[in-house]
Amino acid sequence: MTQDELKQAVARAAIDYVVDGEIIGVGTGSTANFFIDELAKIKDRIKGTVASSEATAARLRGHGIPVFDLNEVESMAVYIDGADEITNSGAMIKGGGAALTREKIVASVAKKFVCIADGSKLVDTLGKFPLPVEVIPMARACVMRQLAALGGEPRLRVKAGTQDAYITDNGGEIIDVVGLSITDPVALEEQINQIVGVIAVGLFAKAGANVCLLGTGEGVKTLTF
Ligand SMILES: O=C[C@H](O)[C@H](O)[C@H](O)COP(=O)(O)O
Repeated sequence: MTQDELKQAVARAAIDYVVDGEIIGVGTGSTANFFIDELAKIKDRIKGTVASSEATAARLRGHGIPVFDLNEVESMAVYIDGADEITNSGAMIKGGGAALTREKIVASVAKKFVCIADGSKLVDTLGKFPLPVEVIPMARACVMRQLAALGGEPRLRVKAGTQDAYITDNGGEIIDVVGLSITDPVALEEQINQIVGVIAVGLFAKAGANVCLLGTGEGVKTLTF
């Protein structure tokens, strides 16, 4: 199976976690996009969604799926999203698509986080994928110095084909930290959260996934944490 076929398989499997009549939190990225396309087929069963990015909101609306502002929503049964890396204990790196802050916010309201990922995302130790950190633009340089002191190599994410900083849906910039071996994800998440100027770090460890639907050549495996 191709990587896209594995992503489609987990997106289909995630429909079993959709709760009828409820609001569903929806992630961002290529795997989440497959999920949105599956969700469209059963859209009449749900009340609506909360989106973790402008891109996801546009895709949901394109399918005629209602998108609520998070401020109008008190509870959410489930949040369904991809990951860049996930461990056997449900800790994740996210933010390859720059949506980490809204993803973390929406996920924090949901009762359950269901991660959908192809098998290549499962790792023993997080950090081979560069760790995204969203920052307030004026704090970019001082945050980069503090991230370097943690042992990684911070790089400013730029818009493809330019030298200009990539700007997120929140007006922030993204620093990708290369070369970390994250043996204690909860501690590192707390440490980076303490740096003034950081909006959010793409480590989802303190509140990681509750379930991971992992696409493999032998079918979709369900990991629970
Ligand atoms: O910001 C983007 C998100 O965290 C994505 O969930 C993550 O990058 C995985 O994306 P994909 O499903 O495209 O591999």
